[in-house]
Amino acid sequence: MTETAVASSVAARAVDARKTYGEGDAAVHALAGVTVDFPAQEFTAIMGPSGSGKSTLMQCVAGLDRLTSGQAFIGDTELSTLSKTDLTLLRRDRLGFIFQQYNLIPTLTAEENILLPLTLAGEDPDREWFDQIVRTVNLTDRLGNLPSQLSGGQQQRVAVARALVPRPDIVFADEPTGALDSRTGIEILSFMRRAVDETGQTIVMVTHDPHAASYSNNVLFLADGQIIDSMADPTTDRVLDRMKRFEA
Ligand SMILES: Nc1ncnc2c1ncn2[C@@H]1O[C@H](COP(=O)(O)OP(=O)(O)OP(=O)(O)O)[C@@H](O)[C@H]1O
Repeated sequence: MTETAVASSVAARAVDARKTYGEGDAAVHALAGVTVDFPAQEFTAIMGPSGSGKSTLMQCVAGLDRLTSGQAFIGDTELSTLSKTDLTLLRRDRLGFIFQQYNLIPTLTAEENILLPLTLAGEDPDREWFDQIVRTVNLTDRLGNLPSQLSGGQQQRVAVARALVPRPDIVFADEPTGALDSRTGIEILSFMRRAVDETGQTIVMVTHDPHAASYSNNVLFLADGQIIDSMADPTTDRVLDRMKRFEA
């Protein structure tokens, strides 16, 4: 019983995850043995210096890249056991993605972009949920616009809505506010926070920004491909302070 309860509260995990690029003297150990649980219905931030392995960890746990050794799980599914096709289907059906570059389809309207994951999966949208998300990200009167007719902040709001509308098990976000001005960034982060608090969404976000990290429940700090620390209930100041100590 207890084991089941524990297992079901973990949305994703890595176990002794290693990723090596290149060979011999040229080998880079982007992940050097990472073991971590990403709790369901929580917002986890991954921080660390440039090159510390943040994106690699996210990409391997999200099934966008394969580990050299160790295991990555989405729920109870170990990703290395899946064929390429099953991995693609798992990403499509169970995961949502938000990247720094919005990756919208230029020839589709905002509404069509938001609904694309469901369209590809041949599923009908839950209209009430769609409307609620579109209202929350303040896009109701922009749904007919093409990406080129939207500001950067609006485009990222489309990308956030696209990630959340299918109610994925986990949303993976890589520097989601990196290209936005700080006010728009705060809007996006507040919305992500609300998605966790109000709808039980699970979010894993890579960021360099201590303020962005302060929206999370827990920050993981990476250095040289390993998790060297974590911080629950972070504030911007505490994260900044922790970062300064790494650099010292
Ligand atoms: N495809 C690749 N081929 C070779 N080396 C790679 C590749 N991808 C990443 N690396 C190396 O792996 C290490 C970790 O990279 P990663 O992108 O995960 O770091 P990061 O913490 O996300 O960095 P940043 O904050 O700069 O985006 C780096 O040393 C990087 O140069």
